[in-house]
Parts: sequence; C-alpha cells; structure tokens
Amino acid sequence: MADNLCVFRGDRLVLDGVSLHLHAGDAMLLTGPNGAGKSTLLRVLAGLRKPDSGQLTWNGQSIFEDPAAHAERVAYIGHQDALKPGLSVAENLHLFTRPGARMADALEAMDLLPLANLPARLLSAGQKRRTALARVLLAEAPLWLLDEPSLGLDSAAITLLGHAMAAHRARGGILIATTHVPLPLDNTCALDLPGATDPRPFGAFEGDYA
Ligand SMILES: Nc1ncnc2c1ncn2[C@@H]1O[C@H](COP(=O)(O)OP(=O)(O)OP(=O)(O)O)[C@@H](O)[C@H]1O
Repeated sequence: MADNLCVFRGDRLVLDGVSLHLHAGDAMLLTGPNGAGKSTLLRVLAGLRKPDSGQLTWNGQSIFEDPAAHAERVAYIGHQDALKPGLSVAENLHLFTRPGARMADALEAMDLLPLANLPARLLSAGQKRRTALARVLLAEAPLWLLDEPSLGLDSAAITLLGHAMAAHRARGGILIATTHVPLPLDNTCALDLPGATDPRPFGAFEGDYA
C-alpha cells in the first residue's frame, strides 16, 4: 500500500523510504520518539499531504488517481478532535453519518448516549475524544488512521476503543494507529520510526530575539 515514501517538512527529511503493506484485518502501530514523523505518515496515508516521492496504492491503484475515492475509504482522526463547539454531540456526529449508518450504535459504542444533546464546547477532553472516535465508527470506512486514539481516555473508554478496533478488524477493516502507550490490540505489526537529530545547529536559526 505504501512504497518508499519520502517526505520533507521544511528542509528536513522526516520520512525516508517508508514502506508498508497491510491486508484486511491487519493492525499496525506507528511508534517512535516525538517528531519522528508518525503524524506526518498518517496524514500522507490519509491523502491529506502528498509525499515528496514514493507510491501509495489501494488494491493496486494509486490513491492520487481518485482522491475522492480514497477520502471515502479513510476514517482519520488527528490530535485535534475537530468538533464544532456550538453543535451537540449528536449534531456533530450527524455531519459525518453515512446513509444507513446507525448513530445510536456509535453513541452507545463510545458510551455517549447520556451526552448526546450536550454542546461539544462543554465536553471534557476524553469526552471529545470519544465523540471523535464515534465519528470514525460512523464513517464505515475500511481504513482507520488514528493519531494517538487513546489520548485523554480513561480506562473504561480505552476498553470501549479496544472493542471498536477489534470489531473493525473482524469486519476486514485495516487499522493504523500512532501511539506512545500500549493499546488494547492483538496481533499487531509495528513500524518504529527512528526520528533524527535535527541537522540544523542552534546557531542556524537567525531570528531577531532582541
Ligand atoms: N509545518 C511544519 N513545517 C516544518 N516542519 C514541521 C511542520 N510540522 C511538523 N514539522 C516537523 O516534522 C517532524 C515530524 O512531525 P510529526 O508531527 O509527524 O511527528 P510525530 O512523530 O507525530 O511526533 P509526536 O510523537 O510528538 O506526535 C517534526 O520534526 C516537526 O518539527
């Protein structure tokens, strides 16, 4: 699915020849130190950022030939939960509900039924994360790309996340997640991005700090 991806951020080569190949039901954890490029890789896989070189394919077809089709097959969450603060939990989810997807099931899966009518601006960090995860469920997409999905979750919510990820894989879904902590997942493969020391010495930053 990804072959020899290279990505620069600024003048720094963040991803240097990354390749990965996953099949239905697979789960991959992206690990590595802060700044290693895990979020960058997820955004590239989501089609949100073009690699500087390398191939990205789905069933043999380049994702860049039909970006809209790729967007349809991806459910992505970044570090930000990207909820509309003035809308309720249910209204936020409604924006992403595909015809036929059952919102009540997604609310229940993330224990959000009691919060369904609360404006998103009143949610705690963990409740916002659970809402973002419910949105992933509603996308009914075969490829989940989750950037630190357990961020802010309590142990009960992490258990719910584990159930949701297992069910997704049992349906043949693929999951790629960045994480700094263990996630409740069996039979994962891992890609550890080593990171790099910044090639620019401190003196190379020529800001005017006076
Ligand atoms: N807009 C930008 N311009 C230049 N460099 C950037 C930009 N955004 C991020 N970077 C750099 O890209 C590198 C990779 O960042 P990325 O967020 O992918 O790392 P990460 O592995 O997800 O880190 P973390 O574990 O802290 O979430 C970092 O060195 C970061 O400083």
